[in-house]
Amino acid sequence: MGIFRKMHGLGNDFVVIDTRESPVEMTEARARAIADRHTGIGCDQLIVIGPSDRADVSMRIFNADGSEVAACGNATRCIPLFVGRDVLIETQAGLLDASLTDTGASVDMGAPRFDWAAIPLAYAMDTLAMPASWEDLPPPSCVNVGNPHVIFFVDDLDAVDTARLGALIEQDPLFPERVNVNFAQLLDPRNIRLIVWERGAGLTRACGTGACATAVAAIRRGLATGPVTVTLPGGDLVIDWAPGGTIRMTGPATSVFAGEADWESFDV
Ligand SMILES: N[C@@H](CCC[C@H](N)C(=O)O)C(=O)O
Repeated sequence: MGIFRKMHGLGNDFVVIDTRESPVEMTEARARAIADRHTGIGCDQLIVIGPSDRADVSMRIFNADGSEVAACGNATRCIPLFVGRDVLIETQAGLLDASLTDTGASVDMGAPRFDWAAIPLAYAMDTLAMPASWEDLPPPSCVNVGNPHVIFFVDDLDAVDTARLGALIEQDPLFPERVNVNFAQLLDPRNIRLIVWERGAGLTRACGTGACATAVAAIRRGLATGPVTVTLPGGDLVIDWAPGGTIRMTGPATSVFAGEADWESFDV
């Protein structure tokens, strides 16, 4: 039997497993079974905390579809709460410094990348005003903040069929590693509304890396100035970035309950 903790950042929910004392083998199939909301524990992402030679802890991230990915902003804010102190976290996207705040955590998410090959895209193009679009959506921007994001700035977010278009664009061959799809409405230079269709998880109540990528794209386009408050269905994140620098993300993190599970029972 193994212990897990159910946590969330603005309703983007996680099953967090600590493997520092006793290793747990994690496969794509097992992660998918644990994340299943009908037959498993249920979560948007499964988070595996482990030991690290380079940081206080390491963090692996599995989407609800079982795919392992490099970055998750909301889960990163949950780690200092889980560990009980400020932590340096080793991820596939680099070392991330996360500090506790009164309501959650503040994290240095590293520097964004804009080169088409780093997103990655299937072929070379400008990633700020992309010569590409889907149906009535305006030409988007792309940013990699440890994971790939495409961002559409729309006039009326409520008029966008985010579920249908998100699912379509996530799988477009332009994105060889698939993509997280952000639909954003600029309210003023300091405030953005955002809905995210996450790669491997679908519509979530919040996406921390989506908020980072969207704020960065808005600042690069000259539409916004940091710090930017990004309002998602689950609540607000504050994102600060200036060209040439790293991204600071600040927002809530919540621990809901602890549970016990037999990990082998999820193997089918
Ligand atoms: N919920 C996350 C992002 C999780 C990973 C993403 N779906 C991907 O596939 O890259 C966040 O808060 O950033």
